[in-house]
Amino acid sequence: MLFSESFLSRPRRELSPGAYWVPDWLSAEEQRWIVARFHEWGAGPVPPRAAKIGDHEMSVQSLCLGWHWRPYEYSREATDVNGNRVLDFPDWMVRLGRKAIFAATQDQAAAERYTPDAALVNYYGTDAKMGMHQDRDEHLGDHVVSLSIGDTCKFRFGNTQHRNQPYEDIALASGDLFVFGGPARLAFHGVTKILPGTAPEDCGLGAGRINITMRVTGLSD
Ligand SMILES: O=C(O)CCC(=O)C(=O)O
Ligand SMILES: [Fe+2]
Repeated sequence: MLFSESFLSRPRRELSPGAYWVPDWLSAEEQRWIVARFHEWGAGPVPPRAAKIGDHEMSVQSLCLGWHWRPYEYSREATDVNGNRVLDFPDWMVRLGRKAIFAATQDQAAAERYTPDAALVNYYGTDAKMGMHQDRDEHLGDHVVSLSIGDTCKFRFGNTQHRNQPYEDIALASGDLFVFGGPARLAFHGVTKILPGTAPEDCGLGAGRINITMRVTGLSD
């Protein structure tokens, strides 16, 4: 719609100290470009897979860049998939991560310092979810940068103590940026629902949802 007022209802917001939501951060063109990269990564050395937590298969399909994540550690090789080394972390994604930190925090020094070295790329089909968890396999406390493309999801962002209330449910839509760090770095969070058919036509993804989280592992070879 021309001159839509939607930005008024979805302003940039700090949910709790250190947790920032920036709606409509990626343009449609940027989203389509990232979706094209997503398809290339999927044809790469390590195919997307549902990670196993004990005997339980997660409902999201995920692949990794830079470092491979499996519950609950990082390695260069995807030892629980096919043993291949994962793709390098792309330079453009470091630049995008820095832009994201600035957009969220307005802290130029923090943005310039930010050097993510691992990304988890998750694909959610319409029935996929992600249970409440902390991102705690990184050895440094740098921010996590999260990008969403495709169908809107219900994202639950909670507290650092446990999975239960208090938490807040927000609708993360295609193009939205979410950043958490500082006092919110170890907050429990999860995806409770995908809202099928909500992906905008011009985002490049017909169905389902892609989420990319960039992280700083603190690891070296
Ligand atoms: O899909 C999301 O928005 C969250 C993903 C997430 O929490 C994770 O990959 O650790
Ligand atoms: Fe997470």
